[in-house]
Amino acid sequence: MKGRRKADLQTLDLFATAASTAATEDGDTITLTTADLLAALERLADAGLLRRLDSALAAFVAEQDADAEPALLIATAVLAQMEGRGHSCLPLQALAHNPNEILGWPKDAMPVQLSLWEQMPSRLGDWLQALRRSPVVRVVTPGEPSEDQGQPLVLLDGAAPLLYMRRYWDYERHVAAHIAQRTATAGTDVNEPLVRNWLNRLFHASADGVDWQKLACALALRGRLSVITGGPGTGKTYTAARLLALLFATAPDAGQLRVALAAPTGKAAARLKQSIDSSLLELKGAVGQDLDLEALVKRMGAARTLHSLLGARPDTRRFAHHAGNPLDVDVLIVDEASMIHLEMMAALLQALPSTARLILLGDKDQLASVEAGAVLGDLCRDAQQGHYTADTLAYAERVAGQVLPDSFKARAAALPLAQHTVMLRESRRFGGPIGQLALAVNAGDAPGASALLNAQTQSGLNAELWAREGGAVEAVVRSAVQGRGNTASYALYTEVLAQGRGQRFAAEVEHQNWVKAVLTAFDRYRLLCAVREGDWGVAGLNRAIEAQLDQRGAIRKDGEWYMGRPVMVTRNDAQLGVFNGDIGMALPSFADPARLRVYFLQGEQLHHVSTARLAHVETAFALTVHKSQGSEFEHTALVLSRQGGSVLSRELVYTGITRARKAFSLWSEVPGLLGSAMGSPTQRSSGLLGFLEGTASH
Ligand SMILES: Nc1ncnc2c1ncn2[C@@H]1O[C@H](COP(=O)(O)OP(=O)(O)OP(=O)(O)O)[C@@H](O)[C@H]1O
Repeated sequence: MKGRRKADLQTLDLFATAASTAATEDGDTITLTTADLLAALERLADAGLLRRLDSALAAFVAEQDADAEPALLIATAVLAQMEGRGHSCLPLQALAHNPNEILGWPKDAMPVQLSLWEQMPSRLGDWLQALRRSPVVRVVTPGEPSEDQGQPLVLLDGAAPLLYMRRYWDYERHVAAHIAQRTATAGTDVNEPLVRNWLNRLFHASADGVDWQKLACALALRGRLSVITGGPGTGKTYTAARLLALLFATAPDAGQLRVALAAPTGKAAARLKQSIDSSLLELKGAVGQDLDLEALVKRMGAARTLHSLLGARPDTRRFAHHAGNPLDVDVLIVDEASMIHLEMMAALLQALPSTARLILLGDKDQLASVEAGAVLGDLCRDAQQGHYTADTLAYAERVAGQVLPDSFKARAAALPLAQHTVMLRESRRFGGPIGQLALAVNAGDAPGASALLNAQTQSGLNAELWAREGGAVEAVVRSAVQGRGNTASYALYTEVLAQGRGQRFAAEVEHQNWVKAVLTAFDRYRLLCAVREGDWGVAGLNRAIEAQLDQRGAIRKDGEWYMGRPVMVTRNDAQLGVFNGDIGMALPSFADPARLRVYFLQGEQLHHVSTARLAHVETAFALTVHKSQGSEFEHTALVLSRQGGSVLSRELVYTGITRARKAFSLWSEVPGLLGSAMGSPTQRSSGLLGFLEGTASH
């Protein structure tokens, strides 16, 4: 594939069929017609530099606007391509002046890119004119009215102009408007003495430094949105549980307060519920008879996926809950918020009554969703520095007894949103090498990360961290099946699986216990890949592990479904009760051991579905890092492939490492992939903060 693309790129003449040339002082240039440019876009799609969808969108624009200029058509195709890479808009300044930064095409595509850009305007003003002139583009200048004629593209004109597909522009401005409304503190009345008293009961006096958790609870009371970010184990759910207790203790209508818990995946939702419940019950001593925590836990019910909370309907983007049919909640806690994409955030905010409190928990440094938007990352732009206003700082001192160092004061205009955002900084779980590695990766400290990995690897097979760069993929497979030292691997799963082979369980409960044991054993270890394709990708490793287990007699792979096949669900199916990201396993059923059913562990409960009804699943010995978000494993092995390209980012490596609880292994196809991934932090273009900056105060 790679070879083919190279050959194509070297011989690719984008304008081979261009009709006319005109003499200029600099030599001949081509006067492009719409047909020439559309043909060039098709060739770019042939060479894999654009998707078919991207060139098709440009062709659609050309159909709508017979006078469309080449600059409009290329901007449209690039915008579509960027949306596919997770951006919500196209920054036109960069497109005009630094196209290679925007396009992200491989080095060998440079001649093609240059030949294309020779035909494009050299000044940003000319690009903008080409867009402004077209009837397919709605030109919006902040603060001025603009007529909506259903144009498919939106140009947000101004100092840093952005081109949007209409849908994403709508989502962004709606999200921004909801956030602005939710973070307005005017008129919020907090019963300060009561809150201060309860905060002191819920948090022990902190020995040194700022108690960010206590601060987060205090700030959350001031508006209708609270953003609590932090790395793994920094106590996000611990804090959210205290915030709930605080709300119950201080809200005038506490008896009626309706609380809901949600997360983007079923697994993350189940973890949230478990963790909130246990954190709340731990508070019994602190609250005594004053709060009935058990009743509170019962009233909250189960945590749900966002899709199920909003009422997803098959084959439509619409949800049952929206502004006209809002959710019936007063407090909504959403965990793993980094996985929420722009469209989902817009749907969530619209469905939430304006009086309800939204508490977003997540790690801003994790990978954003595959879909467009990096909403949590955008919302947390100021989280590290705080940017708290004098008013916020005075409130924090009065109510939470927290005096923040000067470095957290707002320097210039501060976003109201920043006054509702707190970053938790101390990890309670990750003090050791895994935590240190995650910190080094986040800071882009490649020498530090390498030194740590080398020192740990040399200390033996049982070390918390271990790495191998270069070598054969067979070693990855062997390690997954046998383990390194005595760290977790699939060895335990195969052992427990074997205990049930050919067994006729006397009682259903025995069968259930065995099924739970297999699922739990399987969940202790996971291989995470950067890419899907190739020997070092998900597909290749799943095949290789199946073959290896088959050869060892641990599984008998005689078809697609076999006893012990682990699968990940890839599409929500509310009717079957399974959701994107759920992991299940094909095992003999109790009633008919000759039949396989797929078992899922949902909290403590087993749920099973017939294999025939599960159409959208993939084998799950190896997963992409993206799909692993919201899960943790005792031992996580991260596999970096040289085919990773721009997928190998700092956030990908950080997310992979932070999925590991006790042991982390790194397998790199060739040396250097970790360093280059760490040097590539992801930047997603978005106008969300621009919209919010309109609300900044000085
Ligand atoms: N202030 C604290 N004092 C004592 N223990 C704490 C404190 N904060 C958190 N913990 C403990 O640290 C552990 C991790 O906390 P928690 O699960 O809330 O972190 P998290 O940020 O939600 O983690 P994750 O990223 O895995 O969701 C829990 O066992 C929790 O009880």
